[in-house]
Amino acid sequence: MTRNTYIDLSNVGHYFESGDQTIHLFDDLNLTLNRKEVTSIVGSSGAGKSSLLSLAAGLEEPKLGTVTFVKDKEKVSAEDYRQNIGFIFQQFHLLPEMDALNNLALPMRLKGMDSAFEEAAEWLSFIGLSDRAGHKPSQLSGGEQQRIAIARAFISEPDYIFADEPTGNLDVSTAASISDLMLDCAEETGCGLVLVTHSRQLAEKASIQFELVNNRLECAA
Ligand SMILES: Nc1ncnc2c1ncn2[C@@H]1O[C@H](COP(=O)(O)OP(=O)(O)OP(=O)(O)O)[C@@H](O)[C@H]1O
Repeated sequence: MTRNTYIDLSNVGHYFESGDQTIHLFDDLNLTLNRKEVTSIVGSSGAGKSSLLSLAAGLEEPKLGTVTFVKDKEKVSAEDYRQNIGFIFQQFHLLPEMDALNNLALPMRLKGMDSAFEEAAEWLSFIGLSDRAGHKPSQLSGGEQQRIAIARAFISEPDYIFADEPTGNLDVSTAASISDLMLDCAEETGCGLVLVTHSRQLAEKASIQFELVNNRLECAA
């Protein structure tokens, strides 16, 4: 594979100091996330999955080792790289005062795009929620809110999307359709997708699977 755009974690070690306690997460961790790949990371609660996501997304710096961001073969800073990254969270995080269409259009409006509402309407149709365009999050089910949150993450065509427990608040059948939607969107757009999850069903849909166990990242498939 030609590696033009990727995130490389090399010999990464991370811990938190809280009072006289040290919370040791992992050491000597090596991981390369290539764009256009779907990667899953499972691990027990507290293993450090969300922390690893923050490091890979450049939101935090590791205590040891390096995280390198490469776009089109050029090394870029974490700050610049963050412009190319989207997030999906367990709690959806839609803006409660805005309807579905406005929630979806917002990232593009912030970028000053004239076609923001047109594209938002197209995405609403793609996720099967055109008839809910005028509904606020409180008028939508959890699954519907997460479909919108997924579309909102993909709509600005980032290089990577980091999804932290994206199906954690959903029942089994909604979780399955949400998982399929994320994977379809990733395939359609060529966006790299990094999933942190407790769900083995979701994790197993990824082409590259890891487990964070005993402070190390191990191949899970
Ligand atoms: N800013 C922080 N300061 C101190 N400790 C932290 C901080 N962030 C996380 N931790 C601790 O680091 C450990 C790993 O947390 P993290 O959220 O990364 O785990 P996780 O594997 O995602 O867990 P879960 O599956 O329960 O969400 C936990 O013990 C947590 O309390």
